Amino acid sequence: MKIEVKNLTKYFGNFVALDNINLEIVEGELLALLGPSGSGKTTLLRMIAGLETVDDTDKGEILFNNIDVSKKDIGDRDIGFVFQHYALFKHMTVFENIAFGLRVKPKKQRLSNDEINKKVTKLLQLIQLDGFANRFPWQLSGGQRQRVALARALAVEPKVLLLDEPFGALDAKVRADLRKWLKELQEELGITTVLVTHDQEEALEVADRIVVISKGKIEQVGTPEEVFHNPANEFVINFLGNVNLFHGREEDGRLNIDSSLENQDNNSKFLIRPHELEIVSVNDSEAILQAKIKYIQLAGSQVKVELTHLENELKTVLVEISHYEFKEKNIKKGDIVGIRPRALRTFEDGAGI
Ligand SMILES: Nc1ncnc2c1ncn2[C@@H]1O[C@H](COP(=O)(O)OP(=O)(O)OP(=O)(O)O)[C@@H](O)[C@H]1O
Repeated sequence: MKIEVKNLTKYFGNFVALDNINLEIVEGELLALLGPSGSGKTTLLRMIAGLETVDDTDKGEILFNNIDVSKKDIGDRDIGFVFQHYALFKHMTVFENIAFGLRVKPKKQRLSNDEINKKVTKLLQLIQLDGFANRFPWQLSGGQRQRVALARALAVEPKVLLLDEPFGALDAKVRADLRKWLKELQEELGITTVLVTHDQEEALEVADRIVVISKGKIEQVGTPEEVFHNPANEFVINFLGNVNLFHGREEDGRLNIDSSLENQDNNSKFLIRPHELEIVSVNDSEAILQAKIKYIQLAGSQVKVELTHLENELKTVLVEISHYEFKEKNIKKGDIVGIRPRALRTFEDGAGI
């Protein structure tokens, strides 16, 4: 199913929750709506679902395969929905939870008991919970419950799958496992999927494309690689990870730091990610500033080094290097070193990254 959102503006009273959203969701893709709390992600998802309507005071339309569904009820949109909080029926077994949508279908469309049994058994295999059919939700872990919720949504063979922070309530390790699993499952089924998340890592890892939203507006739409490596603006680069802000001027591909340019135009603003900085010797001719090493965090896949500017102790710089490079350079807390950017790029609006 292809979904198009055209010129969509949603008001809650005088408050503009969505501001002229234009978006095309391609058949079979996994699209992540990523943004901070209150940016409008859930509102957009609920409008696609039909849980929130396009009222007379609102503007725009939502099309499913070129047909306007703006006024259609959730029941007529052929969607499956999974929320953050497990919405399983407590008094029903795993099997009955998954079978629920099939059993409540009108008699004419309803499958026979045999067919329902076959279908639920297949879904249990798909979510890797065969053998759990007769358990009750309280006998499952959080991750297992969310897999059952997903199977329940898939049972009625929806054309679109809408996921609102489905792993939000789970711990980091379970989340990481489940998102890998979801990605594989979604690719296998080829079902058009929209995932709401405020977790950058989650969006970068599972999505085919990411829509970055802030204050009801789309800031950028692109593949994970595009939004991470070619952010459209300052909001996107800041939202997608740590970033260092420097002020200065670029001359012959080299950045000359000049803190007197703070509060000036965007041309003096350079945003550089921690992994795009290098630690060099204090008198390296390509160093853009001198700094003192304040803190070294060795745990994790990269070594995180926090430094303070030598000229202004209140200013910190974050650098991420590999463990190999860290050992090779033999740096320690308290060392005075130079900082050199590995590359310089500029935004369309003038700010450099
Ligand atoms: N029914 C409503 N009535 C009034 N305001 C609403 C309603 N629903 C949402 N809002 C407001 O619209 C804005 C967007 O909310 P929304 O839930 O879409 O944000 P979100 O990006 O999903 O945030 P979160 O990550 O915190 O869930 C918020 O400021 C919220 O307070």
